[in-house]
Amino acid sequence: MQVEETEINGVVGLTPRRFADDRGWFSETWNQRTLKDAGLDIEFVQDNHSFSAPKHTVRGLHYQSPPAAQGKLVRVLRGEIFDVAVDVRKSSPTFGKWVGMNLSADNGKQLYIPTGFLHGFVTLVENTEVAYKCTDFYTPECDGGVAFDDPDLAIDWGIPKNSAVLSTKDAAAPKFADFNSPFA
Ligand SMILES: Cc1cn([C@H]2C[C@H](O)[C@@H](COP(=O)(O)OP(=O)(O)O[C@H]3O[C@H](C)C(=O)[C@H](O)[C@H]3O)O2)c(=O)[nH]c1=O
Repeated sequence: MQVEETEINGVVGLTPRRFADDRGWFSETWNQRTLKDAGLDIEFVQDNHSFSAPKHTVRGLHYQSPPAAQGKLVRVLRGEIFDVAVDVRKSSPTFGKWVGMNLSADNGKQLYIPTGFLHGFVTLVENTEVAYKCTDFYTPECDGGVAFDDPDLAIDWGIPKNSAVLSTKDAAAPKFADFNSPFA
């Protein structure tokens, strides 16, 4: 498995090996021992799968606060996304900074995002399916969000202005300036 550090400590790209033959390919998309050998000793408890029909669907920026903070291992089953993590660990030297990575069914890349981050993605093609493993259970009372297009975060989503397809919740998400991070 290839491990790709990013500019933010703790957020890493992972590309599992694909064994190709005349039929196609095989890949271990998640192996707890392989991740532990790569220094990622993580216990996942929930798998999520979302389907986004429109191109430029944005899901995020979301987090769950402690005691239900979630680490996520994100991958794309169909289509392509630009996956974004924003560091909101108050003690982090990269607090408020973001990193993004193109994940697609073709490149097989995954992004590991530890607890203490806002997470969101934009789909780059129609009918995109995203699957991600979480380190804690869905806990609505701990669920929170920040506006994906917040000017202080200044995330470059790579899509035309006003083209994002959002949920009602995400369209009304608070600004980063009004966000009080629950992460140390
Ligand atoms: C996240 C989640 C949602 N739900 C229910 C709650 C809603 O009735 C429905 C849709 O939820 P939501 O609109 O929050 O789904 P997304 O906009 O895809 O949210 C996700 O998007 C970004 C990318 C994330 O990283 C989070 O995992 C998550 O916030 O599924 C559940 O039953 N369990 C869950 O774990």
